[in-house]
Amino acid sequence: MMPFQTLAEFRSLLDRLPTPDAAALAGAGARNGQLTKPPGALGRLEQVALWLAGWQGTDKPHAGRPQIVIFAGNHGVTAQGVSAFPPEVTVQMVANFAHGGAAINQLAKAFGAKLDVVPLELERPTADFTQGPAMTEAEVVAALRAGYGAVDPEADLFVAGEMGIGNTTVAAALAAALYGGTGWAGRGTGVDDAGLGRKEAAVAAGLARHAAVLGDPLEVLRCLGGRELAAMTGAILAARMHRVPVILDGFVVCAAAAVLERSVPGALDHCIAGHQSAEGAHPRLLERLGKEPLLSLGLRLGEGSGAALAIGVVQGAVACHSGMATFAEAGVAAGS
Ligand SMILES: O=C(O)c1ccc[n+]([C@@H]2O[C@H](COP(=O)([O-])O)[C@@H](O)[C@H]2O)c1
Ligand SMILES: Cc1cc2nc[nH]c2cc1C
Repeated sequence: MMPFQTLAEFRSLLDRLPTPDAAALAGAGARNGQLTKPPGALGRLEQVALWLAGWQGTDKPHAGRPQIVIFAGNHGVTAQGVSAFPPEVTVQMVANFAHGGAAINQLAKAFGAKLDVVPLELERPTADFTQGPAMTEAEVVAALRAGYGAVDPEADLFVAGEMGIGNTTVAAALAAALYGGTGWAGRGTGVDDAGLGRKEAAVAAGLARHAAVLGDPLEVLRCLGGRELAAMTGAILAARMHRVPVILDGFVVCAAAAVLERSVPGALDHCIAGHQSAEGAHPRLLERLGKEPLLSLGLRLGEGSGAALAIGVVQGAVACHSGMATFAEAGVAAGS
């Protein structure tokens, strides 16, 4: 059931976020302490297994049924010359996803993830945020709802990915609006120095035009965001309400997630950072979110690709936590 019809109802969901299951967390922690390894020897894998246990509400977490959803949107701000590729590529890549030809199709297959694709009114780009609000209230609510409804409550893990020519400029505008400062624009699909200058100018123009709403994260999303970003904001909230753990992808996904974090600190406690993207400001955004990335492979693709790779790390953590013998079971002497 869709728990909101309006932006006001979406806001009120943020007041009742579920928290992790303390008993499951304690049970998993106790089990972790008995497994046949020196304490802490599996490094972050141990924290990942406990994080999963808390959100899944079991001391034996599972990761065999991950869901990846790719949200696609088009952006009026592409009129400012902010991407190395033309906007038609968004719909063309959606067709490529449908035919199984994109990187994310291969990664989803490799890690046994269900892959869904949600195109958001691609024939109707958002308005150019340097000229006016990107979306009306009805439009942003429709996108939030599309994202919220796309999450499978039965999934073990959720990954939001995106496709949208121009959306690294949109993400930079969101980051700048939510956290302040400059220098949030990066190379995206590979713009040259002049293109980077146009991105920075577009972000500055957007912030100046929408100065009145900068204190309200959901209004920031409406005025400076995009449909696929709003859908990801809705999806990440849905995952929280269903207690499905989330692996965050790159700069664009983290900007959409930041809308929740700036609305309610701790709203992303059910999320881990899958990777650090090569987009210049991603490390800075991760720092603002308080997230340490699992991987750093120089990816700058989007599509949820870095998070999809991190599913493998999470599955490794689960396999060890759930499958290893305890010292007592294996007859191995415990340390002092
Ligand atoms: O999320 C990232 O870290 C990321 C970094 C660079 C590029 N992208 C992808 O590239 C597209 C946006 O790039 P651009 O140059 O058109 O703004 C969009 O489809 C994103 O999925 C994504
Ligand atoms: C080809 C192409 C594929 C992508 N996948 C995500 N963003 C993309 C941008 C381009 C340009």
